Amino acid sequence: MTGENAWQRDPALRRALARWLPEQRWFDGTGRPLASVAVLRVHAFHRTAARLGVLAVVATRDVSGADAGRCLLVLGVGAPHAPSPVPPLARTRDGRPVYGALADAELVDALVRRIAGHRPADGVRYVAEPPGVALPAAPLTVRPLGAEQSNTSVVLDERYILKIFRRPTEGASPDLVLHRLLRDAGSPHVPQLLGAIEEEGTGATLATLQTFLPDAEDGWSAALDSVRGSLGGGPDPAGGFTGAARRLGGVLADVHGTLAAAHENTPLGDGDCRQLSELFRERLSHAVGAVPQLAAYTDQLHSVFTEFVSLPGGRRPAQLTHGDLHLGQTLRTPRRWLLLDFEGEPQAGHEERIRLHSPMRDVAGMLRSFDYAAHHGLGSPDEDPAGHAAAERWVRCSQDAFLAGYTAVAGPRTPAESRLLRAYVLDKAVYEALYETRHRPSWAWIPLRSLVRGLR
Ligand SMILES: Nc1ncnc2c1ncn2[C@@H]1O[C@H](COP(=O)(O)OP(=O)(O)O)[C@@H](O)[C@H]1O
Ligand SMILES: O=P(O)(O)O[C@H]1O[C@H](CO)[C@@H](O[C@H]2O[C@H](CO)[C@@H](O)[C@H](O)[C@H]2O)[C@H](O)[C@H]1O
Repeated sequence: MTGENAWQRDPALRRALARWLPEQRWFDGTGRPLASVAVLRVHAFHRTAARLGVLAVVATRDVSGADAGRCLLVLGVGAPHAPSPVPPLARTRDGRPVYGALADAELVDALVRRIAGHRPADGVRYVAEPPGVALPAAPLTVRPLGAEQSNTSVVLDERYILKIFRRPTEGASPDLVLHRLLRDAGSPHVPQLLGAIEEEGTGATLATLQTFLPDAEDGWSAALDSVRGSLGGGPDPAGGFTGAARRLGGVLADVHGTLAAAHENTPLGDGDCRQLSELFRERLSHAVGAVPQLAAYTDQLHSVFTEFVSLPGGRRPAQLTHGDLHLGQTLRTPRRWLLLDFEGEPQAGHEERIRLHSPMRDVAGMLRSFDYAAHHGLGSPDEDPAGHAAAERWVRCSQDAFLAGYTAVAGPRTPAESRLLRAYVLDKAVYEALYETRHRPSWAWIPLRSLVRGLR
């Protein structure tokens, strides 16, 4: 690995990184300051007289000394090759600027060229897949995606998208594993996976390359348009979204079918049900620490989180799932829906992300997301009762249509699955209450309000 020691021994560079990282939305979104950054590994991928490109894995600590996680940086050193100025985030000891390399077309192109050529470098594998896939040979235009994300993506020639995994973990990311599985099974419901960047030794996924769908809008924006349309009245309370929601339900059921077949079903027997119940309760007690409003509901939530364990019907399939499904993880083109980002919850550890679950988990994620889409633009129910009533109608119509589309493909839910679905919906609302309290406190009322309603 290149220059590792020089970077590790450079305290000014590490201090500059500690100042810069909290400003990055993908870092943790809270802006809390860092006390220190340790450079763990540096992998060079491009070297010319003018500039160096590196992938660097760093470990961070916050001001209380607690571990604030590891993250992946893509850095350029030297003069950036970019149309507009790229401000340096630090300088090396010999005064050369260090900058975010995703703004540098030559360096992004160098990463893609390594993938296309299967050219490993400095402890990293660059893989084009499936075998024989044709990737562009000419230099690419590069555009940052600009979405509010947990990771960072750049669009290449409006045809490809390179996603940098900001929080690499030991072992392959579930996003890469599930994309491979769905592609190899011929699923039409995900963008085509074309390549990956993987760290040798740890096996961590550092990046993926996929086809970019230029005619797609994300499902969240599509739902918001429909909500706006429906608030003005009209015959369809779901503002024309009913058909789309039904089709989305069918797509999710089809993806679940493919994942279940590709990864042999593991029965979630009674013992595992107990573990799942424990998991729900642990997640709740973790959230109560940061969201004190949850304390008043813990007894009722505990009942919901245990009642499915003893239900007759015994075995419910546990399988690979999306793990963090919401409208922002879907793409809608004029012809179809696609699902994205199979990474699981960004705040969960690797073990939790690869855990098998009932497919009801993803169904619950979408039901919650319809509720978000309808309510996030509203004021309080007292200020705007008509708006809230219209929002409720939109949610009901969209949720019913989505469930009908799911059931039409997957078959009807058993009573046990219905109970499990309720538990997953409330667990998701607990997760969201914690997520919003940390990231977007002005949205925390949305999951809290529906949690209270869901317990009635
Ligand atoms: N293949 C694609 N085609 C078009 N847009 C995409 C594609 N992949 C991702 N996007 C857009 O990028 C956003 C973030 O992608 P995602 O994989 O969910 O990253 P993150 O893990 O950072 O949330 C999506 O919400 C979507 O708008
Ligand atoms: O997309 P990510 O993998 O970063 O997921 C995280 O952020 C999401 C929000 O940005 C969050 O989703 C929540 O907000 C959505 C609206 O923005 C809403 O549709 C979802 O229902 C709600 O959960 C997601 O939970 C979080 O993990």
